[in-house]
Amino acid sequence: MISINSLTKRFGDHTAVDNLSFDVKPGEVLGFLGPNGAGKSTTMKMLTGFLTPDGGSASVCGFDIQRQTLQAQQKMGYLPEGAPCYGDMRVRGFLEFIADVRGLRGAERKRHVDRAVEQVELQGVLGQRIETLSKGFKRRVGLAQAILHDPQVLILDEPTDGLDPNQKHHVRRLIQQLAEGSNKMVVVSTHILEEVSAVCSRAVIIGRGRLLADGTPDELEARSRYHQAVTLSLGQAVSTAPLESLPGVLAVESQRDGQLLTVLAKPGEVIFPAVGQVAREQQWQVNELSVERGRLDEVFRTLTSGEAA
Ligand SMILES: Nc1ncnc2c1ncn2[C@@H]1O[C@H](COP(=O)(O)OP(=O)(O)OP(=O)(O)O)[C@@H](O)[C@H]1O
Repeated sequence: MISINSLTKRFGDHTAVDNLSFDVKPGEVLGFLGPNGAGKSTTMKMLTGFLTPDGGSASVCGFDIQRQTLQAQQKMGYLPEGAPCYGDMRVRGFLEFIADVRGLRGAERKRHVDRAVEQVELQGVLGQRIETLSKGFKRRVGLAQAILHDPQVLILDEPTDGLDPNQKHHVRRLIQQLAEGSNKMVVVSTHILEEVSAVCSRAVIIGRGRLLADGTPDELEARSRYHQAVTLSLGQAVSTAPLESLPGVLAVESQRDGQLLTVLAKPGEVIFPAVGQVAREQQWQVNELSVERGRLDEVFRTLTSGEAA
């Protein structure tokens, strides 16, 4: 288990992480979200032992990161933001060096390096110097070093930043596979909200270093004003009055000159059947009728508006 208790970090008079607490349980992939400057990287640096907190504590698999730093770090793989250093090393040499640092020797070292290379598809660039790689490949080298010793806990700071769509998809699948059917824990910071729905079992949203929300993607989507909203794509422009007078309807948003309607539900109301009935009664030509789970981007914006540092 990862346990973060009242973690606090100040830079001068600026409080970057403010009394932050949350846990991550075995098998969970936690999405760690927040606007630029919210304190995500600072939290991850404290959690991995690279930055000393001004207050609070964090532990990983029972090891306190400040008092039992090495034991805690042995349990973790960490992909920091940006690219790996050691730019003049070649990819294979760099990964072998990391394997040495992780205490892997001989056949075991080779097996771990080969597995990581295969998992993030680095076979084509093993002999290349890191500084000559593209941004996406540098990111993949960083990911390979993080997963090299097959750690129980992975801390990934924007792992898909700079990757092309195919690689983004590949890395998301990799993250899911790492957590699936195992007791591993993954914390992944991201700005890409679709990534949260795609890979995370839970999400924590922070702003100005403080916790703003903690829940499953479904729970967070249920906080959206578009939760249970019904969208109608119509063959003609219509009057929205019959929809607005339905008891469970909060509002109707109209686009494309009244041919695309989004009917918002009051909290806790299910309006899909009633909206369908109005469409039939009014004999509207309905091309598409769909219900929304909610919009994570809108929840994120509502929670964090005015929270950017
Ligand atoms: N070494 C430092 N010295 C002074 N201020 C810092 C330092 N590191 C971070 N900060 C400040 O702390 C705040 C949090 O920064 P942090 O990098 O943790 O945010 P973040 O959520 O990771 O942002 P982003 O999404 O842009 O990566 C910012 O205001 C940043 O300027």
